[in-house]
Amino acid sequence: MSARVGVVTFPGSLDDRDAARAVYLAGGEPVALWHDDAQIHGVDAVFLPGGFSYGDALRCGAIARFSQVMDTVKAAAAQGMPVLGVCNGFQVLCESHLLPGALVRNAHLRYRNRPARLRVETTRTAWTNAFAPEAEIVLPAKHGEGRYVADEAVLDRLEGDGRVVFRYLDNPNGSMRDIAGVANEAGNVVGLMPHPEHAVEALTGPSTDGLGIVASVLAHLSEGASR
Ligand SMILES: NC(=O)CC[C@H](N)C(=O)O
Repeated sequence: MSARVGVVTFPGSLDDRDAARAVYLAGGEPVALWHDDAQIHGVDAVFLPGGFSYGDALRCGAIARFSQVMDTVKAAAAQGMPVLGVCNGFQVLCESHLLPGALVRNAHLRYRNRPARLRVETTRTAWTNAFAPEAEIVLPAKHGEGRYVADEAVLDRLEGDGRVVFRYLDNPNGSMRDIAGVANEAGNVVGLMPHPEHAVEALTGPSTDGLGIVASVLAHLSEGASR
């Protein structure tokens, strides 16, 4: 049986359909979750997609943090369920304190929409285990508030613990230490700014590297199931 990956839709989500399609193309079963769902319907993993949840009111992700579904996602993450946040989903994970740091206005103050070159810095997470060590990948980036910031002590700890998961090779937004994605301590919760769900088909490009993210979680889940 294929693993069930829940994709959350908040008011203002944009990339939920593409996220569901990426799950499907990688061999998983996408399950639609709604922002005010009080439960997550027995899914094995959760994908928080990109977009403009609640119109980016106050700050990106600041309102979504208080949605009902996030209470359940937080509880499930604490139990080890894999959770991925992409772009606005990453912002929601930081606002929810499931990941450290914050995503603020791009340094150049412009919305940036172009493919980003990244290095996969660790394969020891639920969402990156299928990549070759230090793989260089290309995923589309499109955001206005993607500059990753944290205080130096937090950044040093992330580096030391191997929790910087993705690093920009051509930093598009001024993120500190070129950080594009980070993980929690257990490695089950990962957030990244560029969009794996928009890089799943050779026909439309810019790569099919995004499939590796979903393939990783499916491998992680089937390993857990066979243990
Ligand atoms: N593509 C997205 O998810 C955009 C996230 C957020 N609304 C921003 O502009 O930074």
